Amino acid sequence: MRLTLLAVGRLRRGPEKELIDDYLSRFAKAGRGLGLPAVDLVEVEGRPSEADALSRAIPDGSALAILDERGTQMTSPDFADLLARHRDQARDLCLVIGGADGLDPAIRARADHAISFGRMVWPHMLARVMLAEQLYRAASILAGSPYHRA
Ligand SMILES: C[S@@+](CC[C@H](N)C(=O)[O-])C[C@H]1O[C@@H](n2cnc3c(N)ncnc32)[C@H](O)[C@@H]1O
Repeated sequence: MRLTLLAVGRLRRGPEKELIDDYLSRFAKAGRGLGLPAVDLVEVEGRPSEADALSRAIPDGSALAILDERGTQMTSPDFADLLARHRDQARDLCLVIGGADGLDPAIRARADHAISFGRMVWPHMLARVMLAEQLYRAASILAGSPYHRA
């Protein structure tokens, strides 16, 4: 299984990048014993067309999960199950976060899953931090570690 986090724009040094790097490296460590791969972070430039850049960067054969406020509001254990299902079926998964204009309808139309962090719209960088944290939380849930307490 390959796990890709695809996002528009290059992340510069700063508190969001530190958090994302920290959660993704924790995820990589926790995932090792669970058969989950490290996340491959792919950043694309949105010019001239965000939709084209994203479409080209989605790995062939990957299931596509878009992050979208209109999507399904999942619990953290639901998200952990989604990852575990893809792992167990050896199916690649690509998680996509849109840029300032959101995700193009063509990308929405081909999504296998649409995941919402609530009905409010979050800034791109916060959505990235939240997704990185949820990946680590999902690995902790699958590992039965006490990080997730609900
Ligand atoms: C600044 S938002 C884009 C807002 C855009 N104006 C729109 O209306 O779709 C950037 C990206 O963050 C992600 N995002 C923002 N809020 C979200 C939410 N509540 N749930 C899931 N993803 C979200 C989405 O991938 C979105 O494309």
